[in-house]
Amino acid sequence: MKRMIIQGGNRLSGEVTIGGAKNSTVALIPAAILADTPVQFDTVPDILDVHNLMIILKSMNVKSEFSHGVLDIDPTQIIEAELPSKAIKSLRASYYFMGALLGRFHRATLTFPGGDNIGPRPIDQHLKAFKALGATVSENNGTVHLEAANGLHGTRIFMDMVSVGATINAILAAVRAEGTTVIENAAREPEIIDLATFLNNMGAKIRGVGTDTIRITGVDTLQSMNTHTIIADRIESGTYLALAAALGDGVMVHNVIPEHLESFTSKMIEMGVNLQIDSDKIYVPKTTSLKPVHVKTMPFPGFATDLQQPLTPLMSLADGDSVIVDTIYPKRVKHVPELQKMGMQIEAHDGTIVVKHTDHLHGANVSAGEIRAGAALTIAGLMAEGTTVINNAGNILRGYDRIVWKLNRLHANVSIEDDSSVKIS
Ligand SMILES: CC(=O)N[C@H]1[C@@H](OP(=O)(O)OP(=O)(O)OC[C@H]2O[C@@H](n3ccc(=O)[nH]c3=O)[C@H](O)[C@@H]2O)O[C@H](CO)[C@@H](O)[C@@H]1O
Ligand SMILES: C=C(OP(=O)(O)O)C(=O)O
Repeated sequence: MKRMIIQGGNRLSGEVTIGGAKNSTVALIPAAILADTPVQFDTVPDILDVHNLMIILKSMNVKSEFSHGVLDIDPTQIIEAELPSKAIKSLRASYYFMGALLGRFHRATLTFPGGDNIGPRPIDQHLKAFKALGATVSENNGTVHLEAANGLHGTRIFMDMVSVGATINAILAAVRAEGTTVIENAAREPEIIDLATFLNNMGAKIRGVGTDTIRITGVDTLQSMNTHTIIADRIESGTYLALAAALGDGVMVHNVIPEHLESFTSKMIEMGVNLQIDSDKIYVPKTTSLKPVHVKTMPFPGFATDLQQPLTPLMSLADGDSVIVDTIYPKRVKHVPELQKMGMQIEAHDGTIVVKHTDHLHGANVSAGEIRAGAALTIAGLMAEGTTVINNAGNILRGYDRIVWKLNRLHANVSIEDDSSVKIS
C-alpha cells in the first residue's frame, strides 16, 4: 500500500502546469485498438490508470511505450486474448475495452471494471447500447460476454440517463458498425469531444459531440496520420485552483481550458476568490475572506461531482455554512469522516454535505477511499498543522499526474512511501 506523507503548514506559491485529462486518456487508450495503424498521444498524464491500461494492451499483443508524456501504441498485431482481471479491476475505464473490442472483433469477454468506490455504478446503459447495436450480452460470475455474430448495425439509442461511460462505449462500438447510429440524451463532457476528435482525425464520422444528440456513421478503417494532443484535465485544474485559494500566496495554474471549468470558477468567484482568468492560464492571488456557497453536482456543463471533494477544504475557511448536494453520486461522501479526523467541521446526512467554518486543522492518519477524497485530504493535509499520513494513496496516484513533484515545486512538503518505506516521486 502506498501512503502520502504531508508536513502541513507551508504557504504555497509559484507555478504549476496541468496535465492531459485522465478521463480523456482512459478512453483514448482503449480507442487506439480500433485503429489499423500505430497511434501516438501527447501530454499523456503519468498516472496509475495509464500504466494499468498499458498492462491490458500488452495482454492483447498491443505494444505501447510511454516516455516524457508521449504514448505510442501499436495495435497492428492485436490478438484476441484473456484480459488480466487485476488490471481490469484497478480502474473504471477498463470497460471501454467492451465497446472497442466489440468494434474491432465483434466480441469481447471482460470482468466487471473497478474504479472509485463512490456508490452504485451500474453499467446497464452500456449493455443496452451494445444490445441495440446487435450484440448479445451474457453475464456469468462477474464476467460479461458480448457477441455480435452478425456484426454491428447502426441504430437509435436513447440513454435513460446522461452517462459519460455509456456514451463513450456506444461511440466505440458504433464507429466501425454498418450504417448510422444516433445516440440521444448523450453526455456532453469535453472528454467525449476529445475522443471524437481523435477518431474523426482517423477517418471516423462522428457528428454532434458536445450536444445531446450524437450521429455516428460507421467506417471500414481508421488510420492515424498525426499525434493527438490530449486536452487539459479540468478536474486536476480545479483541484490546484482550490488548493491555491486555500493556502496560496499567489499561484499561476498553466494549461487550463477556462471554458471547461466555468461552473467551478464561478463558484470560487462567488466565494470571493479574485481569480484572474486568461485564455489558457488562471492566476490565484492570496485570498483573505471567503463567503459560503451552495453546490449541486450535475452532468457537464454543471458542477462536476469530481470537484465537490477538492472544494471542501476551501469551504471550511468560509465565514458560514457551505452545502453540497451530489446528484450524480449521492453516496460520494468518503472524504467526510476522514476530514473530520483532521478537525474539519463537516457532516453528511441524506445526500447533503454541510461544511462549517473551521479555525484549525491538525495532521491525522487518514485514508483516501477514492481519488477525489484523496485530493480533499491532500489539500487539508497541506493546510493542517503537523503531519498527515494518507493511506491508500494509490487512489490519488490513479489520476493525479506527478502530484508529489508538482506540489513540492509549489513549496509543499509531500512524499509517497510504499510498504517497504521506499520513497517514490
Ligand atoms: C473514467 C471516467 O470518465 N469517469 C468519470 C465518469 O464515470 P462514469 O462514466 O462511470 O459515470 P456516468 O456518467 O456513467 O454516471 C452518471 C450517473 O449515471 C448512472 N449510470 C451510469 C451508467 C449506467 O449504465 N447506469 C447508470 O445508472 C451512474 O450510477 C451515475 O449516477 O463520469 C462520472 C460522472 O461525471 C465521473 O465522476 C467520473 O470521473
Ligand atoms: C470517479 C472518478 O474516476 P473513475 O470513474 O475512473 O473511477 C474520478 O476521476 O473522480
